[in-house]
Amino acid sequence: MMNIHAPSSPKLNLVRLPHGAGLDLPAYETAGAAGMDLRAAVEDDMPLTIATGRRALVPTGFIFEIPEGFEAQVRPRSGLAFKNGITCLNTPGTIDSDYRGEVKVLLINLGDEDFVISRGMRIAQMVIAPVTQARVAEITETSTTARGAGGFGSTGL
Ligand SMILES: O=c1ccn([C@H]2C[C@H](O)[C@@H](COP(=O)(O)OP(=O)(O)OP(=O)(O)O)O2)c(=O)[nH]1
Repeated sequence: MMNIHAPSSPKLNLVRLPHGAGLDLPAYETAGAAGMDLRAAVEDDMPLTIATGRRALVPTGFIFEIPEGFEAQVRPRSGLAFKNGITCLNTPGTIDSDYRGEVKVLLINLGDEDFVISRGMRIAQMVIAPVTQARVAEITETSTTARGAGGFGSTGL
């Protein structure tokens, strides 16, 4: 598909697994899309039904090599969420750059009806984002600020 990304964009290597045979590669569906859609690698003759209130780990059929310094965030698709109550339970799912297993999507059905996932259905989207790893240091006292410990609505409505 089209995309606006420069040649210097991070490169995402994918390895297709046997059950991913024939599936479209994850792709940006419009020129300015932030996320690439992920497809369900369920068997053709065995669609997956997620009963209302239940969850399922849905295979994508690919191993991703997320470039170092980046992560992938697996997020729900708003259409599925709005129309069917289907969302990612652990949103945003985190795909680490050192993960070499199959990317899977943890869906939950919060809708009123059972939901059937067929092979190739676009079930979620994945955003590639830069990551910073902090250097953790234990100290005995924090610096002082105007906010202090105020939070959770302390500034009013
Ligand atoms: O929606 C998701 C979330 C995670 N993963 C994979 C990639 C990620 O790198 C790995 C570990 O995820 P996470 O760190 O969220 O899991 P954990 O529960 O902390 O397990 P672990 O101890 O394996 O890190 O699982 C997915 O395929 N899909």
